[in-house]
Amino acid sequence: MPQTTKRDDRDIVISVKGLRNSFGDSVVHEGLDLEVRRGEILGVVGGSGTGKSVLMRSIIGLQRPDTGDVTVFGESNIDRDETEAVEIRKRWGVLFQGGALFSTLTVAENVEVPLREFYPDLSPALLAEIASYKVVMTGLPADAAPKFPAELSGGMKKRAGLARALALDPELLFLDEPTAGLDPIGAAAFDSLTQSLQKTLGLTVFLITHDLDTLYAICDRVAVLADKKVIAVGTIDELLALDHPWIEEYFKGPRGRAAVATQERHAAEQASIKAEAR
Ligand SMILES: Nc1ncnc2c1ncn2[C@@H]1O[C@H](COP(=O)(O)OP(=O)(O)OP(=O)(O)O)[C@@H](O)[C@H]1O
Repeated sequence: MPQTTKRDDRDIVISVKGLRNSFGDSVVHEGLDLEVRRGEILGVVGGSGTGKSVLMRSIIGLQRPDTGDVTVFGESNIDRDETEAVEIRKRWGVLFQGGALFSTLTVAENVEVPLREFYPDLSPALLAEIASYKVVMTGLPADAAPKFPAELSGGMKKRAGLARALALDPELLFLDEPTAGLDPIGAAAFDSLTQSLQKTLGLTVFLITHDLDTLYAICDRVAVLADKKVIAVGTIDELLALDHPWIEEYFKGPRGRAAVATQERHAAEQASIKAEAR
């Protein structure tokens, strides 16, 4: 795997080494290595079933690997006791595929779930105040807080899931296909939200996506999963320079070209807005 200059260990928020995961006879990962740097948005791509979600689950401790080491915030997942595990879990937030909201709870109550879990002594008034702050922070109208997930559009559900992921003021955010199922305008709006939250809150973001527009618009680097491992990590330009057939096909196929065109159009619009403002 191409690696650029050596970095200080404190810059590495997630380090995965020699990861192996299997289900019965089916080996999903073998010798997988990956590093995620502080403050970056790392896009994770790969064909369907290449193990992107399993990788995320291994990092957040929901999937016990056969072998390998996963270190988050410098703490290894091997022999981590429950107290340490809880302290580390507080420092990340996760938006699972599809939002994974509790359908019988309101948006605000969904956001309160991790707060209640990790801070059981918070008063109901403070819980409600934090929840409404998070709801508004993700661009939802304040009146979305008392609504149930079934009353929300797909895009609003994603934002509600994001509000829950941000409940504990995490440093690290995991997003599993956040724009899947959104129309292009909703997806672009969600990308902008992710990027502005990342900048404002100084987040590190691990972002699984099939959305080429998202990769071009907001990812600092992209990790490519294939052949049971991360075959390359870098900026899109660095990946294209590798001359790998899957990467070529992925980024230079019709959808890749459309994503580049969207990016160029967006850049031209931004330039003309800036020029008009002068
Ligand atoms: N709990 C499980 N039990 C058995 N097999 C599993 C389990 N979880 C995942 N798998 C298998 O592991 C492989 C990788 O799954 P994973 O969901 O990580 O893929 P993915 O890259 O995220 O796919 P997609 O892009 O379609 O979401 C798949 O073959 C899947 O069927």
